[in-house]
Amino acid sequence: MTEQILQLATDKQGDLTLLQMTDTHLYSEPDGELLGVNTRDSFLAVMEAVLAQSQQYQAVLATGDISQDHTEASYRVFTEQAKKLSAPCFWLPGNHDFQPALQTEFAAAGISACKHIISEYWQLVLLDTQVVGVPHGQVSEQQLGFLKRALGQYPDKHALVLLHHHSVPAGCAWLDQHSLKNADDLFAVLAQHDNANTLLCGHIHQTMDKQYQGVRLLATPSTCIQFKPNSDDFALDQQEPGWRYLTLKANGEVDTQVHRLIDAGFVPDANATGY
Ligand SMILES: Nc1ncnc2c1ncn2[C@@H]1O[C@@H]2COP(=O)(O)O[C@H]2[C@H]1O
Ligand SMILES: [Fe+2]
Repeated sequence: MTEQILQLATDKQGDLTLLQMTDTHLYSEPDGELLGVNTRDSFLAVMEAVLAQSQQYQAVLATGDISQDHTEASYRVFTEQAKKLSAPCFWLPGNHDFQPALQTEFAAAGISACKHIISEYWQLVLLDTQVVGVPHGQVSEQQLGFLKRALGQYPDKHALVLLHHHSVPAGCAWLDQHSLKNADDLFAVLAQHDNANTLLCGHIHQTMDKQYQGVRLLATPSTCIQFKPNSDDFALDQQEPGWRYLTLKANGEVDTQVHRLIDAGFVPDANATGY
């Protein structure tokens, strides 16, 4: 099987710059709320902040849980906003996504379904780790094969591998039961390819930046509610919605920053016990 490969130009410095927005949890209804936060309003506020920034990005990455209610209309909320961004958008599914509706709406908006993107010094591989109907993730044999082929095909390019689920414990027991179940299989593939040095995910609604088996693991706040770090029981954080910029440098280094809204008031119900 041959997968589609899309090519992106670098900027003048030879860098590939990216914007990641994750876990938007959108509803078809304008008043849809997740634990006291209107997810459409928080996403629109993030979009407004991004559009007001002068930051450059050559691709936008949506790393799953785009919808909370499985409707085509909820995905349309995302695509209507993505049109305003100055770069092409790419996506992968999260545990909450309903891929038939996601694919229909994103294709209708002209958003590529391509999962393998190459640039002069880097390649991006977007994995589907969804196990339909449950919150945890799994990399299928088919997806592992795709990753192996991609890494083997371009051994001279550094690789950023994207997936929804976190592959090592985040430090929240309630959330860590919903991680990537066969992370060892993923790390075994990465270990065979020394060009694969960074994993980028969503799902944990908090920032992560740690090293594991020679791989840098990054996770990014949601554009809606935030989970409280280092809490064994379900707990929400009072931090504001966020997003991430990445600069993939020719030498393999990744410069990255998380941004958050400031005093925007998207604070969830402190007494919520789950959803
Ligand atoms: N109280 C809870 N205990 C365990 N899991 C939960 C709880 N509340 C929600 N979840 C699940 O944990 C998931 C973590 O992030 P998601 O947005 O993928 O969706 C969440 C739910 O599926
Ligand atoms: Fe998730």
